Amino acid sequence: MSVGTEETPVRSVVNRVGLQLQKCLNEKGLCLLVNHGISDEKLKTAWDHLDDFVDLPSDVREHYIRTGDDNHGYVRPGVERFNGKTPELRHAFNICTLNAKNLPEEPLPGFAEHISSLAQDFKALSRFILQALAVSLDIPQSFFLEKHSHMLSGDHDNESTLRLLYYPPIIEDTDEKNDFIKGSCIYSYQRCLSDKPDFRPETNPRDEINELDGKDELNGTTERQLPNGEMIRCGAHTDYGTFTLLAQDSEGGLEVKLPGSEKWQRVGHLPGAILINCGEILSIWTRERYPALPHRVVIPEQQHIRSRGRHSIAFFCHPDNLTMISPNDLPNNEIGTDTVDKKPRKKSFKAAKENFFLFLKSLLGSTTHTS
Ligand SMILES: O=C(O)CCC(=O)C(=O)O
Ligand SMILES: [Fe+2]
Repeated sequence: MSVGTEETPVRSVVNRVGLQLQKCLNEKGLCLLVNHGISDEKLKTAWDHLDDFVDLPSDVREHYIRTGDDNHGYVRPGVERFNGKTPELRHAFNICTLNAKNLPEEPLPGFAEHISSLAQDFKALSRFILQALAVSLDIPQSFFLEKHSHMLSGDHDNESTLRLLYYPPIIEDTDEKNDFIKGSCIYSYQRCLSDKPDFRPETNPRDEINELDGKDELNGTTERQLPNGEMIRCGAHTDYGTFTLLAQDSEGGLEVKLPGSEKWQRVGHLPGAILINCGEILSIWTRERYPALPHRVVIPEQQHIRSRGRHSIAFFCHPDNLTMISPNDLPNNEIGTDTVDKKPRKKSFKAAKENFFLFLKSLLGSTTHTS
């Protein structure tokens, strides 16, 4: 889908994108955006900066670590645990404000300017999507925009976050155990390897395991028992916010469960595309017309692939904290009769709501998961 990101977008473009979003998000819970205005080069440069950050001595990285204050800052591998037990093997740098707060400008000149500018781009793209979403739901174009007016303002009134992610290579090294949690592991700093679309067949050697996954909706078998212990890249979950914009390098590993399906399916790689997936809040707001999408990042089956690192960038778009989320805000009409989803939704409205309250709770107390 092709989008434009001017501050006051042309109504006909908003309408057209709204129609496409309506179909994709209702049927699939996700959509791939192209011509979105954020260049591939800019994304790759952000990953270069992240690689340089990960390469800093750990005592320097410590200066930028996320404090309990808000979600802003660096998160070491092994700190977050989606399923409450298995450590996630990824470095995350969360940006919650455009004020370049506590960014590693001194050890890494250019980091703050580039990443803040990228965060601004993702915010602009989100503002466009919010308008297209409103149009797609037959409500005034500014409806969602007004409820997301504090994104990245730094005033703690909105949880929207740009997150730079690096998943280190998984090296099976029985002699010299890599202890990821303590941070001593071999990193690879390759950039995007391929500029070619890669939509591998939907079946993969994991499928037999996938069938079993259905028993436990969100705790899929993402973990792998390796000589280093049990590991995952990113456990199965749905995002909490309105929607998430996700850019990935060409390493793959992202899998989703489409609405009404129990099977994990690969997303594949379309160079330069940004994936949008619905979060819990949008699902609640729309009475699951736009369902939250379960997803995870698996450790690749093939040893030579998992021995490379993987990069992604996620922008979690959240409403302002004081927003009342009520499905009654939206007209209770079905989406165009030809696109009405007849399949049973796996996740109930009640479950989505419970997850959201868990998220709120996690913001108030200590948390193992913050997207
Ligand atoms: O890295 C990815 O591709 C996905 C990350 C993700 O889903 C999350 O952080 O919520
Ligand atoms: Fe996610």
